[in-house]
Amino acid sequence: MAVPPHVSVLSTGNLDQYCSACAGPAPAGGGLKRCPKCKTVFYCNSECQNRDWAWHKRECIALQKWAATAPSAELAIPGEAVRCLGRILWGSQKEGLDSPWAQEIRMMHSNRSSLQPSAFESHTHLAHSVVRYLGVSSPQELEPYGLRSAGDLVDLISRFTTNTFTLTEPALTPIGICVAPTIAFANHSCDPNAVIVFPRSSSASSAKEPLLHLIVLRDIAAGKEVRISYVDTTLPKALRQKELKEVYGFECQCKLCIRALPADPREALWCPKGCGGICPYPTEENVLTRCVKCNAPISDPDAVLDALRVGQDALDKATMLQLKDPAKARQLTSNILPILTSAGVTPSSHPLLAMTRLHQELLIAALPSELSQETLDETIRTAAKYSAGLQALLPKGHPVRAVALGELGKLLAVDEPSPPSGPDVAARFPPSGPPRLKLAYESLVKAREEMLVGFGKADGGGQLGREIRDAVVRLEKELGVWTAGIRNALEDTVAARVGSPSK
Ligand SMILES: C[S@@+](CC[C@H](N)C(=O)[O-])C[C@H]1O[C@@H](n2cnc3c(N)ncnc32)[C@H](O)[C@@H]1O
Repeated sequence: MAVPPHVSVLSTGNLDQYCSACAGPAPAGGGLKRCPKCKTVFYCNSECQNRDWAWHKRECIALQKWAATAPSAELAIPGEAVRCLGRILWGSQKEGLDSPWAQEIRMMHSNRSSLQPSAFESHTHLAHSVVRYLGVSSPQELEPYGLRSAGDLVDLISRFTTNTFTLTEPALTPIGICVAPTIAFANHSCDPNAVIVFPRSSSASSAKEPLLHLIVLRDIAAGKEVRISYVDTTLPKALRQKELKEVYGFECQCKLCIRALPADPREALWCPKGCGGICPYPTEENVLTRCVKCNAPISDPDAVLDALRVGQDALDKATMLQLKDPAKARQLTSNILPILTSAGVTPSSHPLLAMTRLHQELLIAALPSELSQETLDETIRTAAKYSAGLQALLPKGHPVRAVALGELGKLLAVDEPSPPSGPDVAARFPPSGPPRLKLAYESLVKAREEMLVGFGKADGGGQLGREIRDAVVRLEKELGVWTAGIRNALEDTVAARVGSPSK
């Protein structure tokens, strides 16, 4: 099922990187074209600009006024939530307050009556910003937008917060937010049977993008509910529950939340005896923990608790530093990853999995400027660990798992800057030469299979699935050349032997 969102906006940092109409990236070789009036939004071309004009017309004036009264250059553009709410309110007027469009927005679920205290402040702040953005000075002036009181505005903000989807690139990088009332009917499960993706199809022209796809991951029996996940399901239960309570106002009762597992792979240590089993994390209340398979106890639970505390702290810091000071963030992840690993934390566990992913992102960002064999190999090892961690948590075909496998395959396919040699080379990971290409090929083939599930088979796994298919074809040719080269060399050797006079 694919639907265009009622409204979508880019996050502020992405406004000059993606088109504000179709959400496509800046075309290669030529930049995006900026709106000459507000100088804030950008488009692929005049077609996208014309298409968006009905939405941007009033936004354009509001953006100019906002910038003129902003206290500093950093605050010259309102945040994505304010801009999205602006589009919803102007859109309701444009389409008509009684139009199906506006009614569908009003029908979205509101949690106003059960608002968490933690949400009051952010909702009030957002309400003030929206009022400033619309340029209204009294509650009466909100009436033309269908809001009869300040309470109605709070209600709209609650509906907006509860029903917003993250707008992503085909490879799942978040680039903004959107509101799609029909899909917002889907309830949550931490073990979802469906996902939301933006795969960008080849058949639909960019005039129809962005298109939100609801993809079913497994067969759903008639009468059973389609459920998506509102939170990152690789996180441990306590973190998932916290976010679900704070943002969506409910306590999750899905099977992953209520069924007591002997050990959750999101919070597990390897068996200290190395039997291959796992042990649940120790806690402050219950430090004694044993392998669920062989019953061996963890010898130093306090050291594990310390490592987990240090790991979470470093993850928070490195995430904050990721954009501002990536070198420092990478130093942090490089230092802390071995601490978590040597404490026995499994690759699928928190915060190791999240930190491995961050480390991979930091390494990939640095690769173009420091493409050495050492950095490339470290990036591949990190990508392999991240992918292995995800495979223990997410079902086959989950888009997050498929993208991670694709990343690993692409990294393995990068030309080696200085392939290692020596006696121990065969035992190293990642391998070098043809075995590396073979592994790249296998990873990309698996990634493509999973993308056909997670991003939809009908369209070849979306833009990413098509890119991976092309990479597979290129590698097939390359491997064919290698294989042919080896076969020719072998044939030459045999021919030389046969041809040489016997002694
Ligand atoms: C995006 S709406 C989902 C659709 C909503 N149930 C409706 O009827 O319109 C999100 C809200 O639905 C409710 N909800 C979604 N999943 C839930 C679940 N697993 N358990 C309890 N409430 C849930 C919560 O109130 C949440 O804030």
